[in-house]
Amino acid sequence: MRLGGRLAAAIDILADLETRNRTPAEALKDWGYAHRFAGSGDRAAIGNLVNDTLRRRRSIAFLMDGDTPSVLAHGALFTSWNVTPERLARENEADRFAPDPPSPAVLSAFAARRLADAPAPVQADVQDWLAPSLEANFSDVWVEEMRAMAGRPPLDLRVNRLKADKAEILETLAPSGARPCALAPDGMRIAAGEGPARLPNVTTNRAYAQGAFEVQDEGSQIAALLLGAMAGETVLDYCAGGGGKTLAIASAMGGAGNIHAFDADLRRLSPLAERAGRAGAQAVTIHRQPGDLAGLEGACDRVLVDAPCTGTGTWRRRPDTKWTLDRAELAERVRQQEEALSRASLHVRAGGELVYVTCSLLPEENEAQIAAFLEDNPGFALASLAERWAETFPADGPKPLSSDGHTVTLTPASTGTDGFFVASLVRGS
Ligand SMILES: C[S@@+](CC[C@H](N)C(=O)[O-])C[C@H]1O[C@@H](n2cnc3c(N)ncnc32)[C@H](O)[C@@H]1O
Repeated sequence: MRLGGRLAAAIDILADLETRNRTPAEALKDWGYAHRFAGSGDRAAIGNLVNDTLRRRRSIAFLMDGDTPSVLAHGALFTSWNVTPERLARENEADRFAPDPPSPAVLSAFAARRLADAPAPVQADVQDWLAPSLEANFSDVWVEEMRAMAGRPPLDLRVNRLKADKAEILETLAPSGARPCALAPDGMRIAAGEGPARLPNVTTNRAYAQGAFEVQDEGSQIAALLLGAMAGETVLDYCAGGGGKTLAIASAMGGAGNIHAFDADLRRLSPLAERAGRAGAQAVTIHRQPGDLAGLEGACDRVLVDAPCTGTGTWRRRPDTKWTLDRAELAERVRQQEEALSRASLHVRAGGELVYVTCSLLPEENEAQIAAFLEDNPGFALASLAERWAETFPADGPKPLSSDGHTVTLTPASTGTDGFFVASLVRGS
């Protein structure tokens, strides 16, 4: 397919997303089934254009003075793909699959408008109601932070120490462009690429099937390491989900100790047994019912609460959720976090540690959540993660943010990762 056909496909998918309640990945998959002539390069390019449009939807609408799927997708080509209106017109001239060009009014708006003249939430590509929370978190750099959150994410991988050696896996994946991550010691990164660039499907690699590496954002790897789990300890991963962090913890503990994985949602937990088997993570015990944890009350050296959250830190990967998030969802997540923290805290031994993680950058889910927990649980105190950071990550690497010098905030702009918040709470002895 030529650029015009790919652009037309992206417009169809964006229109479909406006009328039906589903994810871009689902819409792209359906489009692929209905257009079997399209190759994997076409599907990747169309997916890139759909997601690039969603990432910068609001700033593009301002620059183009319009927000139809066609105007937005054209705007994404002009702003994110370095395709000028003149070049597109030339390329589409003889392409019968190309969509109609934008109107002269749209093109003249694009020629005349400057993003610096737009209100801050438009420059930041976020909904208005979120601006005060983001500004409270990042003060005068909040727009810059959100601009970085509107970029494309890389593909990050984590070498499984239980099965493999990083240097060997790096060599195996070098043809795919894998390089060591800047911070996570077992992390490897494949850069996002530009325009139609396609990321390799590393999960078809034999080393992946053998459990030598996992796909995991570097921020998630860092959050798991900030738990500080050591060989021989008893650890509870209370919101284990599919086990991304459980397996990172197992790798960090080198197979020595006990890792208990629990999740309130059995469906989410279901891939973990197979994944743990592939990773050789024998220290992992999966608990499917809350009652199974009874014997662990007050018995764990460390408890991780990787809490359900709005996912504002992962907007690069799920840009559609940036526009659907509302106050009711935020309130529901805050309630779930409170419940998970409160229940999980019962399992921390005296002198043990409760580590709270979200992939959100909203203070309501982070600093305010921790403050409320500490008020209700005077037996716990906030500990600083600064020393653990210095011991775990290279001194010359990117620096995280911190609102209080104790907690850690990761962002695309500061650490080059997804957005994460990590706080450590120690139980008095
Ligand atoms: C951010 S996800 C976990 C991701 C996972 N740790 C990983 O690294 O792949 C949050 C999880 O918390 C679970 N959850 C929500 N409320 C819970 C509760 N009260 N107790 C335990 N798990 C809960 C959800 O089912 C969801 O799987």
